[in-house]
Amino acid sequence: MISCLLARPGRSVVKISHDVSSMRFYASASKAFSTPKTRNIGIIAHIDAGKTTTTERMLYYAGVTKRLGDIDDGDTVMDYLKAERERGITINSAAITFGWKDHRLNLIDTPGHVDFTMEVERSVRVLDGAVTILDGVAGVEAQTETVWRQADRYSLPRLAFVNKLDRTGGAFGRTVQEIWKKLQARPLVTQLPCYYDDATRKGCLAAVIDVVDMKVLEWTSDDGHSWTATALTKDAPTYDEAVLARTALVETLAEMDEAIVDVFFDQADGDHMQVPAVAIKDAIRRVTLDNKAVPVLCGSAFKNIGVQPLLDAIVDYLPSPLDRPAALATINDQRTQLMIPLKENASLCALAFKVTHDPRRGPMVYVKVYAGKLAQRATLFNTTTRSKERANKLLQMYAKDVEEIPAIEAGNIGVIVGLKHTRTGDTLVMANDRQAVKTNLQLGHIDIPSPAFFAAIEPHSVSDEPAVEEALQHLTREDPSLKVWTDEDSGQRLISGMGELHLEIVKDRLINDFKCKADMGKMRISYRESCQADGLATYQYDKEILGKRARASVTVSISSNLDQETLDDNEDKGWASESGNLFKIDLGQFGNEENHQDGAGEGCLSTDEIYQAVHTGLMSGFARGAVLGFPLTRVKVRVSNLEFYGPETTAGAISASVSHAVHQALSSASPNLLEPMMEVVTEVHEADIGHVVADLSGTRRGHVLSMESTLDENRDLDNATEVQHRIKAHVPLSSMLGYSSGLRSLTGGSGSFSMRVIGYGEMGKDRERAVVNEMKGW
Ligand SMILES: Nc1nc2c(ncn2[C@@H]2O[C@H](COP(=O)(O)OP(=O)(O)OP(=O)(O)O)[C@@H](O)[C@H]2O)c(=O)[nH]1
Repeated sequence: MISCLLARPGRSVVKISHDVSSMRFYASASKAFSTPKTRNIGIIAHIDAGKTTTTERMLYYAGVTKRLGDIDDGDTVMDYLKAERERGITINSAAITFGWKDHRLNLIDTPGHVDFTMEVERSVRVLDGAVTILDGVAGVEAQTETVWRQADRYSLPRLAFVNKLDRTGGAFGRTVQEIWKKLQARPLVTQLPCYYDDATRKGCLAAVIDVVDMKVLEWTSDDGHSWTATALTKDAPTYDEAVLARTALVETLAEMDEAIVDVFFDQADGDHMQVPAVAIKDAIRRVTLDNKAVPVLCGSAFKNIGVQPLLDAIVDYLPSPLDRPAALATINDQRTQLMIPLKENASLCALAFKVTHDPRRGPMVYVKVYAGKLAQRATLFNTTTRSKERANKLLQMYAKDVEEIPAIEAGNIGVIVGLKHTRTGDTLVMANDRQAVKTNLQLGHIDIPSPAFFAAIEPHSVSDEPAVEEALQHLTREDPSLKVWTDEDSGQRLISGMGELHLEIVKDRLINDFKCKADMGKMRISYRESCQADGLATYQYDKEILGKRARASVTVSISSNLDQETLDDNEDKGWASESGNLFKIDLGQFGNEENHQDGAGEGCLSTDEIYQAVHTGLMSGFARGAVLGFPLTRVKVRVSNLEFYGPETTAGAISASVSHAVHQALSSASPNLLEPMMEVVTEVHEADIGHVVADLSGTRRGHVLSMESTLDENRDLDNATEVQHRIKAHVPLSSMLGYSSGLRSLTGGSGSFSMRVIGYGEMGKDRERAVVNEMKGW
């Protein structure tokens, strides 16, 4: 345990200026800061780690807000949706711009709950760096690992802030070890927590030691505005620990950075304490930008300790957009890859990464400009929807407040008002950029995970239907992980989402934000369907539409792919994969004259169009299983013997034939239901482990895969009760309903868990029958 006596006489105090008004940052900001002085930063972490509390402090110290927002009082700037304030959680990634030390910070506070992982994914891809907030008591929690991996995918340089060190059980050393062990990242300890040692306040967090500058940082006003940085003298009780930490920091940097080795020998005579702070900071910046290491800071956002140095570290260690690799785009329908270097005097290339609906302004599209300059009133072209759009107004966001700006430059994030059709994930270029329009330039799309739950949306009356429909359109445009469709049997409108909380929020927003008169039915699991045997069907399509006769015939064979043969196993034999299914379209006979009887197809449909029509039919066949109409997965389908007659046989007729043939083949192949299987990672104290394992493997029908303790040899025995055990299990989603409250009662509120869909498993005939009966209301 690090401790120090703060009341030491004769120390040299450096007073740091905290004039709030000088940091106020609104209208002039967008002009005053160049790209190298921009930081597009996300705050990512497990639920409740303190992301919003930390962000609120940042805004206060930067002068954006005049009072400290409090999660527990429901008055934060960042969590401004009613649903967020009521629940005390972040749902929407709020974006805010503010100034700090002559830099512009575009900050996005992301949600920590597993149901909103998509929201994190959307933000992470446009960020240049991230701050990971860790709960210093719980350490590296399960969802932190998930968001860390998301950030890994985009090679985002990161900082870690070990928060909540004011709480009993706060363990800085253990959390740093977990960064190494669980996140496989190299921690660079740049600060140490410092605790009171006197009788009345023993163990309370007093200050932070900066081991780079060798200073004690103390906060001297209740709101954390005033703070002092005092040189750490040799007689201070924490001096020796600070020397050890600085030595370790320089040694670690020397393993990764040659420049610091030169400074160490040439300027510091091989003495770790003589290495200038500025050289250490430069080395930290280099290894952080190269993703070789993660600087670690500490404090307590709630107690207003450590937030200003964290802001300094964002400026000092995280990248500007110019430090990041060029963005990757594709042209010619994703066949060719292209680099988009960040340049202002280049053709515009921007990505819409988020859409929200503002009742007054209409749709607000958040964009990151990767190249060029987006000017107000520009006529844009959306290469994803292939439509023209006009950017009526450009805004800079200060959470829910806004400032109108004339342009968004390359590397910056802003909001466009006036786009009618743009959705999350779309690429925007200038409408007069003929090359980009012609080649269909696209910045990579975001993978949307399969939805796990769905529910019926029931307007109170027929007259309420249009308003509900409009609200659903807004919601799905904002959030691509929501899907709305109509059940063919019941005619009900259904909506699916990532989890129970996700759909609960949709219901809340329909009623409270969009003022719709509607109910949401019971939440149900989004099953998948497959087959257990082989099936074969030849479908004859023969229809007269407006006096024209269209005829086609196609054969489909289907078999189960429960063994999950991969595309790699089959690719060389002409198989392709989509939505977890394998398919092969035998195009051989299309070129054969005798199959184009009566001259059909000749001059009407090209081979490409025929292939596309068959593909569309297959996808429509895959969308609806034969048991309850859930999408198909893990089937292997082959399409052959396509024949069609007469020029009246359109692509639509071919697609319909294929889709019907899939359905017929499936019906004869012993169709069955599959249920979503979850990988559940639960973290509990030692005392609760027995109940939690018994619950997972008994009542919840799970299969426990591993149990691992976060205990290590160097642990602090004082914190033994806080040692966590991590249980990994595979559990059917249907057994995980209400697990949050179940785990809370089993662990007295101390357990936490995260889960994700890992696939779909067979569920046994009895359970399948019960599900079918329930769904059909039998
Ligand atoms: N003791 C203590 N409590 C804290 C600290 N930081 C945050 N909290 C409390 O922890 C709880 C969660 O804080 P949030 O800031 O909402 O956490 P979050 O990570 O934004 O949570 P989500 O947005 O829901 O993922 C609140 O009750 C905060 O008051 C801290 O440094 N010390």
